[in-house]
Amino acid sequence: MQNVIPRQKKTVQEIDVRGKRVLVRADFNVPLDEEGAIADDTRIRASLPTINYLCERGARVILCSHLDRPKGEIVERLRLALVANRLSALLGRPVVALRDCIGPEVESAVAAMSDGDIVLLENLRFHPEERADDPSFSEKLADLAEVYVNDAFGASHRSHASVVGVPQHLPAVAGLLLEREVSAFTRILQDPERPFAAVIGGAKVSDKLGVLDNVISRVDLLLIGGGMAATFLASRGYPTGASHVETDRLDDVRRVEENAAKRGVRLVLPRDVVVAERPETGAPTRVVPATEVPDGQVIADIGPEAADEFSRELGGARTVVWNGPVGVFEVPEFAEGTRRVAAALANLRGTTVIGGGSTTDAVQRFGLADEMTHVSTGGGAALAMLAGKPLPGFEALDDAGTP
Ligand SMILES: Nc1ncnc2c1ncn2[C@@H]1O[C@H](COP(=O)(O)OP(=O)(O)OP(=O)(O)O)[C@@H](O)[C@H]1O
Ligand SMILES: O=C(O)[C@H](O)COP(=O)(O)O
Repeated sequence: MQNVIPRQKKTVQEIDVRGKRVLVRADFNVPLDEEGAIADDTRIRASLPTINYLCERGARVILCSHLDRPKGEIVERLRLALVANRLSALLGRPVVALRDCIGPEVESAVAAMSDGDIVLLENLRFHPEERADDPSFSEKLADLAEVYVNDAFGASHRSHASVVGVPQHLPAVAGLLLEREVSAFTRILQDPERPFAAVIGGAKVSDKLGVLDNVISRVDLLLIGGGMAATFLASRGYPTGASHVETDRLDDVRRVEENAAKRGVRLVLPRDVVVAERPETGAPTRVVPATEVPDGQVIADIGPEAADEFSRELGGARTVVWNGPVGVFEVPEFAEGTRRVAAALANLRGTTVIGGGSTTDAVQRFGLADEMTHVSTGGGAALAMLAGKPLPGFEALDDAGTP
């Protein structure tokens, strides 16, 4: 198979793994519900192709991941045994959960593995050395294996020990998920079929400035929604009621607008918006022109005319990247704009790439994830790619062609 990764990193398909101990960094950072059960196993499912690939070729698979943000100490409800159980059910193979990620017990469990066996190390963030990228911790993890595979796209923007430290000690290659994610983003950013449109929403401009600056130099059309629309509207001098305007970002927003004008990029703001006193369930709502947001009201969604316009504009695109819901989609009263954008992308005959945790969540809630070309498993990592930043975890891997 052709290596589709730009900058040509070596992939798991280019190495011999039979009989070898292979340490796979996965991103099993799944959301948990109030009872501590897995609320969404998308990230676990996304790791299956690489794990199956390795097992079928007789590797001894040593999986590792973080879960949530324990501060370098054991938190019982964040043990990875629950991930091991789900993974085992999905794979139809045993997955042995270990009680630590380094140390003598782990070493003997790994030494006892046979070809095709799978173990899952304990939550890496129970050790403070993981986030500190501690060299001796990396070495101990690396000592468990003969090959390192990074399949944790969602964590590859983190310079943590298991992401950037371990690959310094072992032959280090990309897993199938990492390869697919990096290719999807790189392909649309470097060589999109045109017209190329971006929909950028979400709560705040400040979270997305890097993305706005990067996409403006690549797209033909930029549609702005979400809470950040208020800052754009304020920068054009319109009243925004009680919406959160990032006054320290007005100059940045003007720069984005100027760049769009300079490059001939059409930047479209919602022409009408749904407003309420608070973006909460049961709050009385009104649709108003985006230029006339009343005092005391916040913008909580794009309005129906804006949704029509966004859908029409997106219908003419051949490539669309979407990051950030265009309204408070978690509340049914303010979900319609986001649902309309998702539907427009689902109907598109072209390439659609969805990046960002909430955006992915929205597309899944509307049952439209399967209609998209690529739905990313990454939050911060997807933002980094869209902002054109290198992913440290990807850069740390061996270049393709190296022996
Ligand atoms: N008009 C609005 N006012 C306030 N918040 C909004 C508005 N529109 C959308 N949001 C909120 O923005 C949040 C998502 O924005 P964010 O930028 O974090 O998306 P993402 O990049 O897809 O997700 P993540 O950061 O989880 O990876 C949602 O919780 C949504 O409710
Ligand atoms: O959920 C994510 O985006 C990744 O798993 C990274 O998690 P972190 O933001 O806690 O590093």
